[in-house]
Amino acid sequence: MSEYVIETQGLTKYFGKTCVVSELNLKVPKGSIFGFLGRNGAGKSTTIRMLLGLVEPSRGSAQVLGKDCWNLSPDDRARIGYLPEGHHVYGWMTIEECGKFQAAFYKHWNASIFEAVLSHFRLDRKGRAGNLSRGQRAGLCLALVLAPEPELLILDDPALGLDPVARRSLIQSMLYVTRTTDRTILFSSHLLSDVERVADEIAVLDLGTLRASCKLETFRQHVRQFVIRHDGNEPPLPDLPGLLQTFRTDTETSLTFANIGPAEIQRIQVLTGNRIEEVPLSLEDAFVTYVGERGAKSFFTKDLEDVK
Ligand SMILES: Nc1ncnc2c1ncn2[C@@H]1O[C@H](COP(=O)(O)OP(=O)(O)OP(=O)(O)O)[C@@H](O)[C@H]1O
Repeated sequence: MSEYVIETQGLTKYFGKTCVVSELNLKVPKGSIFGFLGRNGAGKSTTIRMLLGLVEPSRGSAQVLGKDCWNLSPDDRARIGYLPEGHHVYGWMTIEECGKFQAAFYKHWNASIFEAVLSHFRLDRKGRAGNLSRGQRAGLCLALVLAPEPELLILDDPALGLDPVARRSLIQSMLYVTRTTDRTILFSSHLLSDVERVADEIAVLDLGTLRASCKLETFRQHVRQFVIRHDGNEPPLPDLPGLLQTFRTDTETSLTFANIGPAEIQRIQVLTGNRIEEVPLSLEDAFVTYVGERGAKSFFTKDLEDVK
């Protein structure tokens, strides 16, 4: 099999006349924890559903575990664990019964993983699934999806509704799964501090278009913020290439760039008399600026898409 567990070529989806996923070329390396990022409505769930053969692509193709996503056999599907948004459960079953019911669908079922995740989330095996809180339901669903030990885990917004402790359990489970075996996780999330803790690769989808797909570190190295301190007389700044955002106060101007080079930094240093200082950006700050309101979108595609 290729070094990628997921590969898409020009994957596109229209709902009616609206294009919600456009010409997506995605590569998810085997063994990675891959964060799939994008604002609400960016097209993440639709992409995930196409990868699982649940929604038919309008154009393009995708291979999952080396197989065409639209023709996955039951055996192929058994190698993929999918945690959909919403965390649906059969409410009338006890947690124990949910486990037995799910286990019957799989050749392989690791009961100790199931138990360990339930314990992490402090779930009472005799309790009814229908009585669980949103976060507890997410824990049960996670236990159900991890126990078959799938080669590829696809988690659609798994942290939604989880408290900080439960989110940490989720992260630990994700790390455990990929650290002990050659397994891959693709997950979507809006909680970028979690993504920062766990992901080694990310893709950024914006209005259905891939704006970046690279190592987490690469993304952070390419989106940088500088602060210029001044005494109220703001230094003149020419049109700077890659400038994503400017924020001014009476004594500071902060500039955020994508792909700024050493020559441009030196130019600003000269213009500002060296009163420039780089400030570290969290993934959340970098992401918000990157997919923010500034219009020059073609610039992003050109410079950060498929950076490896
Ligand atoms: N079955 C459908 N019919 C019509 N439009 C749809 C359908 N499913 C999704 N959409 C639209 O496609 C766009 C992308 O939706 P999608 O659920 O893929 O986004 P998302 O990135 O997962 O968003 P979120 O982060 O809010 O979950 C949205 O504008 C949504 O309204």
